[in-house]
Amino acid sequence: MPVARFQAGETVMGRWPGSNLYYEVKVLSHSPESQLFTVIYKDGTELELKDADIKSMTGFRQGSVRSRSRSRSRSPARTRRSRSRSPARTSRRSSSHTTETRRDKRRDVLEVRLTPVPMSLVNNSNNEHEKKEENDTANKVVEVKEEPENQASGRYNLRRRREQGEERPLELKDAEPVVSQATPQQTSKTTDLEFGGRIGAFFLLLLLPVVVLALLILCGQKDSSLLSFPRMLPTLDSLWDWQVFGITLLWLLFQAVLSLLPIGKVVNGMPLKNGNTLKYRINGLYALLISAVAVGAGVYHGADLGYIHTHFLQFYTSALLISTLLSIYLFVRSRWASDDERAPAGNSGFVIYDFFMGRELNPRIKGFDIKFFCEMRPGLIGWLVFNSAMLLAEMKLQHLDTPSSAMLLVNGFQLLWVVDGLWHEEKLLTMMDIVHDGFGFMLAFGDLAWVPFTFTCQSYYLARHPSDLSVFWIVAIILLNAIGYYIFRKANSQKFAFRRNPFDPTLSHLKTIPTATGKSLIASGLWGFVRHPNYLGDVLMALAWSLTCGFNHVIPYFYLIYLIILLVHREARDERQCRKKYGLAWEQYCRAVPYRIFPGVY
Ligand SMILES: NC(=O)C1=CN([C@@H]2O[C@H](COP(=O)(O)OP(=O)(O)OC[C@H]3O[C@@H](n4cnc5c(N)ncnc54)[C@H](OP(=O)(O)O)[C@@H]3O)[C@@H](O)[C@H]2O)C=CC1
Ligand SMILES: CC(C)CCC[C@@H](C)[C@H]1CC=C2C3=C(CC[C@@]21C)[C@@]1(C)CC[C@H](O)C(C)(C)[C@@H]1CC3
Repeated sequence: MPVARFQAGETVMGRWPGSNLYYEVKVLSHSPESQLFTVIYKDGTELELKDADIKSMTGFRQGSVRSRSRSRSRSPARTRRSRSRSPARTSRRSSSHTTETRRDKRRDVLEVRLTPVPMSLVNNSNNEHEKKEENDTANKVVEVKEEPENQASGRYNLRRRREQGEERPLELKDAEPVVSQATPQQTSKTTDLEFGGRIGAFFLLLLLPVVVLALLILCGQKDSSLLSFPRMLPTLDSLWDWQVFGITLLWLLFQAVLSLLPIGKVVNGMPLKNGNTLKYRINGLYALLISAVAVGAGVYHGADLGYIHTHFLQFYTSALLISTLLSIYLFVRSRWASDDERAPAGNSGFVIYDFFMGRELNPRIKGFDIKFFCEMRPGLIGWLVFNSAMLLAEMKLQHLDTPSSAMLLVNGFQLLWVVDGLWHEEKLLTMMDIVHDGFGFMLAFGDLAWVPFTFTCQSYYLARHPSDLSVFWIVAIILLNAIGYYIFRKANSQKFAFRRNPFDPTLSHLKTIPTATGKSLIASGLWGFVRHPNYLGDVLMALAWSLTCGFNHVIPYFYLIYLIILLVHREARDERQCRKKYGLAWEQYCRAVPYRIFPGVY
């Protein structure tokens, strides 16, 4: 019979279920039958762990001493900040300090607090978490039952806590920070391939540009039915115009200059792998205002915005070429990017996949952040300029004195969406696209070509296709957009405010589920209705936009269809990351809030 590697009473490092985090634990016993060790965490949580999930203390010591002394010399404010971070983010922050050696850089040293996953939901009221009353029927939807044995996974066995009465939510715990070390999987090589892996990325690379071209061709012709797709493809000549290319370059340059203007505040982004943070200037709204004045002045002085409508295809091919060249540049320059600068998602070693996903996380030329710029500026603001051009084109083509109500609604709704995005520009810095995804073809093409040319599908369609909306439909569509916007904004703002300060008095009514990382999950209100209420709100708005075009063709519903596919896929990606990050607490949340995006859909 094999001898157990660790003896009862020994202090070792045990992996927290569902994560790569290791905590200090004491071995209580070992079962020769199941080959599992029963271990106890500092706070009294008992778990059964496999041999492979336990490491001896020796391997952790060096990092422990270094990291602790570093954390002591840190200012209290910095320490406080680090405590509210997810393990992934914390790992980036502390993994390798610029002054440390290369060898140290390769070792991810994490600082985490020892906190168990409590078995109940807690209320956020009075600035402290309280245990949820057991007979609270009003909040049944968020009630969480005790974890049945072996439910989490075959590898971990969460036992009943020995002293349930002592169970306290994690934010109030004052446990000594312990140091854990990432497992060897946490190297910079991407092993979990997304988007169908190499083959998927290859097909998307070819397919996406063609899809946009087909959409534009169908949208722009009189009969937009899918069956009337022209047999003759447009000639290369008709797709290219040097003047249009020049205007597109000028637009990009103009937006780049605006983004560099020393107006607006400068904020820190999320901590990177090496502990540094990048600075970002937040001046998107100013850029929008100045752009609006510049375009308005141009029109006043005789510039013909109708030119955009008549050359829409050529504008698209220019944007396609620029985004492809930009992706090639990004791919080449990423050869010199250090390990710290590489994106977790785009470094598989497969050229096509990495080209598509992007190898470098935040490519910058001096202080100019190319990804942040592309995400929020040329495409989003360009979209509004395109919408205005379509509005003028509609009046011209359909001989109207004023734009149709459908066109006004689309312009108004989308203006609201873009202004909202720029108003909350800073929040983008915490999103998956900035924190996790590299900047490669997907985002370069997405930001510069996909956004301005597919998000405009309703206004481009309406320019040629009259849509007579009755008062009933106008009211219904406005209501739908308002409800969607309310859900979208409230959910996003609530989450952002909660992440910034979980004890925010305005959020005290919310029920939350504490997690082992020091962060909690909101589990009531909108976040207790579905797991991604912000996605739901976005979809409702997209539906409202498409409905303005009536029911004659499916083409103006393209954005809605894209958004649903994107968000369903995004939800799955986020779900995987959260499961990894939060382990059992995430499973609790999923049981408490079973619907993903749409109520009734698991
Ligand atoms: N129109 C378009 O093309 C697109 C629009 N969007 C919109 O952008 C917005 C932001 O989307 P996105 O960044 O993808 O996703 P979310 O804003 O939904 O962010 C997901 C993250 O939120 C945190 N979280 C999840 N559940 C909870 C909870 N219950 N309580 C507290 N925190 C939670 C987790 O991060 P952590 O715990 O680490 O904080 C999770 O990783 C959405 O409104 C979406 O509709 C997005 C993509 C495309
Ligand atoms: C080419 C592909 C099929 C998909 C490309 C996807 C990208 C275009 C989008 C992925 C997520 C996005 C978001 C915004 C723009 C579009 C992309 C980049 C966003 C910044 C727009 C402004 C919003 O207010 C937002 C909520 C901040 C958006 C966040 C996601």
